[in-house]
Amino acid sequence: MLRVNKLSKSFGDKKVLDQISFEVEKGDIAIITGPSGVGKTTLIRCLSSLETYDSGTIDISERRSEKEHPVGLVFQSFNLFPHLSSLENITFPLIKAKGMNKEDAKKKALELMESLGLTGLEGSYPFQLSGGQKQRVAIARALAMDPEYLCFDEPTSALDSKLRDSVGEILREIAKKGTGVIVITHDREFAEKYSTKLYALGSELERVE
Ligand SMILES: Nc1ncnc2c1ncn2[C@@H]1O[C@H](COP(=O)(O)OP(=O)(O)OP(=O)(O)O)[C@@H](O)[C@H]1O
Repeated sequence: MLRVNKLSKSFGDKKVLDQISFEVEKGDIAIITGPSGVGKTTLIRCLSSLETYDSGTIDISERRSEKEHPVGLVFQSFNLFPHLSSLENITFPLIKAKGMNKEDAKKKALELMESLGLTGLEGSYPFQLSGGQKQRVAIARALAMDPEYLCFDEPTSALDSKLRDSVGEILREIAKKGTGVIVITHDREFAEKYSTKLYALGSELERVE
């Protein structure tokens, strides 16, 4: 379980997160909605160790290992390396950050690409991919790191309704395999359809269902 307890964060005088508490279990799809500027991105950046916080705790019980970053993040703008092919975007962190050998990294990346319907696009560069394809490469890259929990920043913002549902199905597949999924979105309809736990972030975080 990932347990966030009384997490607070300010930027200068501006308090962005004020004693936020919630829990996510592996297999959950926890979706957090809320108006612009309320701190959603800040919250998932704290969860994925990209941002420090001032007080409170983020605990992960039953961790598989003591690796440094058990919580991954799929960025809203995907943050793919523009000079690397799809395949290399996925293998690069495996080789550089995980120390995996090239052959094993390639095997793992190809399996993930196949599971996400990306076969045939191994040699394509980000500028040659559609928004949905870039997103799936970013998801494959994040999943390759075997996160115990995976956060998504506005995963439906650039997509039409058919692709929104395909992202929802991907989230369900990821959760079914035992990864805890945490999503922030403005898309209330998507949130209601795909969440197993739905929250609204305002001055407090409230459980909606
Ligand atoms: N690095 C930073 N330095 C200073 N202020 C920041 C920083 N990052 C975020 N903020 C401020 O914190 C507040 C919350 O930002 P955040 O991006 O977390 O909100 P959000 O709910 O994700 O908004 P949106 O839905 O528009 O993306 C905003 O007022 C923002 O300007």
